[in-house]
Amino acid sequence: RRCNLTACSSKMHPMWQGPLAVPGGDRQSPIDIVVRKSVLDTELKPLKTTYDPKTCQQIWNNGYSFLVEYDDTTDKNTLKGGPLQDTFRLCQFHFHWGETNDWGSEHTVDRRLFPAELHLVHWNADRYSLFEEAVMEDNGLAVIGVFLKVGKRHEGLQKLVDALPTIRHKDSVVEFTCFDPGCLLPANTDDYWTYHGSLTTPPLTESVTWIVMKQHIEVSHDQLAVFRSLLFTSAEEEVQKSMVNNFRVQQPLRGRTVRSSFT
Ligand SMILES: O=C(O)Cc1ccc(OCc2ccccc2)cc1
Ligand SMILES: [Zn+2]
Repeated sequence: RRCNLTACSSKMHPMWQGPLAVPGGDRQSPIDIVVRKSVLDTELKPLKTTYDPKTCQQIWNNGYSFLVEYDDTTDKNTLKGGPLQDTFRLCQFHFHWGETNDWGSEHTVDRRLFPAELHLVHWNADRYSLFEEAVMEDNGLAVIGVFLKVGKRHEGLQKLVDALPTIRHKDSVVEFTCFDPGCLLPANTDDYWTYHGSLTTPPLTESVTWIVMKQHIEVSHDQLAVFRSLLFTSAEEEVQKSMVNNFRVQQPLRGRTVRSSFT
């Protein structure tokens, strides 16, 4: 069992951009976060993350992004607090990026684009027993979004970057152990925006409490260039397509309020 994007990536064109028809899609993601329209919620607590690097299992190319997957059969990797009432378990993290450093993120802040965005995907283990169940429920998932900027080299990321050439093609998997996803979080995780949205890849279900960090992390130009050396296509396909611009177009807010944990 894998908690991943496979269930849908094989059927879909990797570069769908148009908003797929989602019945009653009034809480779709990603969105532009308009800072001056976000509402301070003093009830929002600090995020509490507990991650165990030893539960890291594999890294693989699913034809849309690359996923680092964790053993989510126990409560070893949890996310609590923030806007959440329940305990959520990390099942995987992945990124979205552009073909140049000028764009690539899914969310924007006052229309500002970042070269990439990290998503740490967690599911509600208090209410559901499997990720696949939780993904269909309106309080099933909590995804932490972290913006990436190009700057100094991210030492913790390098182990992951070094593994990418071994999973260049779609559906390639390699064992990947001992990686602390906490090293990818910004120093300050108390300042974030949160809103109710959806998966940004099919099935686009409206099951996500988004928690978007205000503070970004920095990675080097060269590290990001290795992301772009991945391919959307599998080894046997004759035309190879580089894995870039794997982000969804922004979706209408439809009257939602974005709350902030800070002023
Ligand atoms: O892009 C994001 O981070 C949101 C997102 C989170 C989880 C996700 O999983 C897709 C999936 C759905 C059902 C079964 C297996 C995998 C798809 C998208
Ligand atoms: Zn994502």
